[in-house]
Amino acid sequence: MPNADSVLTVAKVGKKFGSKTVLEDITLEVQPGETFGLLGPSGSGKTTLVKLLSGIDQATSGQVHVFGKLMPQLSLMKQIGYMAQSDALYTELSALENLQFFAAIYGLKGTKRRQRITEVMDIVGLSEHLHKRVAQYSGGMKRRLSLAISLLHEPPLLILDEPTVGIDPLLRQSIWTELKSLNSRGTTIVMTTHVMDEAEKCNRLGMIRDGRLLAVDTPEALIQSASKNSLEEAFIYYGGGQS
Ligand SMILES: Nc1ncnc2c1ncn2[C@@H]1O[C@H](COP(=O)(O)OP(=O)(O)OP(=O)(O)O)[C@@H](O)[C@H]1O
Repeated sequence: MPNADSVLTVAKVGKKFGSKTVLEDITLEVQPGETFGLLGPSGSGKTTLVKLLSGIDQATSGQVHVFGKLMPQLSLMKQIGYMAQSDALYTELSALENLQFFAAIYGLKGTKRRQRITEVMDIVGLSEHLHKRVAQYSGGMKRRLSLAISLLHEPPLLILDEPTVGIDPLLRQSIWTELKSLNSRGTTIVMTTHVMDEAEKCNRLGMIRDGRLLAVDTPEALIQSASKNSLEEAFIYYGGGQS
């Protein structure tokens, strides 16, 4: 049974693609209001894991529960904001039309819809580009629009796959300010990242290598238990040869 206090409970989860094992024996809990980071080398399984957490894909073995419900679960869609690594946007439409489309899926209507669209575009610094076609957006702008869409319906759980890749440092800082503010108001955040200063902002981190969760702890405790001086060194220790 999932822990009633947890937002997310992952129990002995495995994932195979054909005969290839990509995740093995992952057990993890995320508590309400946490910012939880998944850190690991390229190809270690982070994206695969967050897809299982958001219900986009299904585990081969074990169970994922979100808000006490077994995933995947369509009824939880309104409670999860998911930002994928590759942008799922309609490039022939304007940003506004994209936002209106996703708002409709989440059941946002009328004034509330207009208000949320204004708010999320402000958060990601794209207010001036609301009417531009997404085909004319840069890569970073598309990432920001994807983030805005994941925030539209004010979900209590945000699952973000490398949310700030391709976003300049200044805007990244303002997005983090917003994420921390959402977090302080109770939003639980799970994200994958390669960026060390972002990982340090997480309350806890899970270190993944070759589809296995090697360690889960606060950034400080991970640095200490690897007997290193920085998170970067600890990451190399957990992600590489452990020497
Ligand atoms: N649909 C799929 N079919 C077969 N193999 C897959 C599939 N999706 C992912 N994989 C494999 O699973 C492994 C883990 O991939 P995943 O994208 O989860 O890693 P990641 O840690 O997110 O990497 P990155 O940091 O580069 O995004 C890789 O070896 C990848 O090739």
